Amino acid sequence: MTTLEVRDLVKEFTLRSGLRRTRLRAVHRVDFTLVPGRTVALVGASGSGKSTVARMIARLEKPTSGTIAAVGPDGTRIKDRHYRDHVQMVFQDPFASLNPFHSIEHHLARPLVLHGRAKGREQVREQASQLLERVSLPVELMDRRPHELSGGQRQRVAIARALAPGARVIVADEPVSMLDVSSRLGVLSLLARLQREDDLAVLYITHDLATARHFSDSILVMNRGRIVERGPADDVILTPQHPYTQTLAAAAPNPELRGRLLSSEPEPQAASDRHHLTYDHEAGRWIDIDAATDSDAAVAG
Ligand SMILES: Nc1ncnc2c1ncn2[C@@H]1O[C@H](COP(=O)(O)OP(=O)(O)OP(=O)(O)O)[C@@H](O)[C@H]1O
Repeated sequence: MTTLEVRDLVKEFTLRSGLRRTRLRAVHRVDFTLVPGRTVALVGASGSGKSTVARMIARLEKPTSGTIAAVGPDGTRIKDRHYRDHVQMVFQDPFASLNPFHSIEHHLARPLVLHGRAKGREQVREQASQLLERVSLPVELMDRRPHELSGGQRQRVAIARALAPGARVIVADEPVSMLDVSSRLGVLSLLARLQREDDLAVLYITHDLATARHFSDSILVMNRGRIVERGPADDVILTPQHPYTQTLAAAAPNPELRGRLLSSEPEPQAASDRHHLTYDHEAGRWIDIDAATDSDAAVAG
């Protein structure tokens, strides 16, 4: 059980144009905590600073100031050299994040060995098979290369790879935005199942308010580097307080969110409350999130 504490996080970039230099504050005084068994969505328009937060958590960028600490169950901060055993990323692009020259087995074996989870060919292969099963992929995919898999299958491999070190905190940066819609909801449902099974702490970064509401417990809304609103997912989406959140919700291509915002309709009760739609831009149609299961398109899609 690991908690991730983000405190007073700031990131500034220096931009050069000819001889001129300017400072861009991409992230400004961001604070939040990820706790086991809970998903927090970080939402905001393009350029609001979401990926910069993710990249700092993944240690791909150094914060200008502030701290990011993984904290163990006994309350002590996890040492830097063990940070990646606990905190792992799933990136947006499953095509770029897997090496085309290596087999699926290699992608899973490497973190298993590097993080001391398995040794010896047999044990590694056995654990890699188990990881594939956990993400609802057939073990026969083990010897294939990434280009022989669909986008959804590749993202499942990326999730299995994130689990391989035994990570307890997963940061998923737009994990489904490059997938077709059938794979998209299956992959989000898979993340939700793994989160429940392993008591993971998850940061789900997205610009899609409908899936943020459906797949998270609470939502942080980011605008121009700052968290401008935070709270339980339903409250933030259905009764947004900050004008920026209201604008995001009003612009969402989702009749349920937009309709609720513009009308004084009472909140729906339990069952219907979980019935959400999201818009598939490529297919040009509405999709029922509740109809998706985590094994959807796992094999074919
Ligand atoms: N390496 C960098 N150098 C300079 N500016 C950067 C760098 N990385 C990000 N930025 C700037 O920081 C701001 C926040 O970018 P970021 O990618 O974090 O936003 P985002 O909310 O994740 O957007 P998107 O959803 O489009 O990925 C943007 O203005 C971006 O241009």
